[in-house]
Amino acid sequence: MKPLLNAHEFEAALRQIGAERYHNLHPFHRLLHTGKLSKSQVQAWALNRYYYQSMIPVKDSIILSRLTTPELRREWRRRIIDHDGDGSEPGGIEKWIALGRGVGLDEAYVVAGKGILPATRFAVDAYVHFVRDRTLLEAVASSLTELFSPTVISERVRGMLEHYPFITRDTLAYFDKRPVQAKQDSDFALHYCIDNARRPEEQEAVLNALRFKCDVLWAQLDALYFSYVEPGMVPPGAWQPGSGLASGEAGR
Ligand SMILES: O=C(O)c1cc(C(=O)O)c2c(n1)C(=O)C(=O)c1cc(C(=O)O)[nH]c1-2
Repeated sequence: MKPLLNAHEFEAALRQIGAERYHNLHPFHRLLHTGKLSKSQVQAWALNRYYYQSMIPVKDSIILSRLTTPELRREWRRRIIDHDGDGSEPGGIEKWIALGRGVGLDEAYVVAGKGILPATRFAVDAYVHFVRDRTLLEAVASSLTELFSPTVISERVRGMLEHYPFITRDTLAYFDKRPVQAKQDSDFALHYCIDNARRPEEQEAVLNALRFKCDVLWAQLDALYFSYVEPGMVPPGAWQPGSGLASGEAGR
């Protein structure tokens, strides 16, 4: 039987998982952030990642429905507003659509989600099902990858602005607010997990939920790499470079 970790040890174990498994380490991100991808490959990333973005408020709505106090629901509701907007300011989903347009994709094509890779759909749907089917503690814990996202986001924004002539600050506006939102969200989730994982097996379940979520992120980048970098095996029905582009945009 594993011993119960104190709060400090437990947090260190969570951060160790990020250090070993977070998607900043994935070869596709290395290429994206260092300017090694073609415009088509960046389009493939934007198109597929839209599906992740679009399902985040769905998974947060499931978690919201499982929370039993007004304080917890208030906290979690903010995540949904961050992505959906409140009717006055655009939310994250609208900004991701703008990112897709900014890299030359046709908006209707992006929103329809038809050309996404099967593995993107399977990974993202697995995340939604996870928060529905597992304990509330595991559902909350699965969002803890956001502990590590501020670093990868700043690296991405800096790298993409530096290396790709077709990328502007406006195109990447989605990321402007994310580091602050992610810190607020992950601070809350971390303290929730520390307070509510009181037995060794609950701590292990939290650690496994974070490992699972790292796999969800990693698998999406594996799919992009195999389909659009090498060996370049695009599954039937998935987006082909040069298609789904905004009018006036030449394929590259
Ligand atoms: O750009 C990134 O690398 C990145 C990573 C993650 C993450 O670690 O799950 C999220 C986001 N972005 C993000 O924008 C976002 O809204 C988000 C929500 C969640 C979540 O699990 O609830 N993760 C992430």
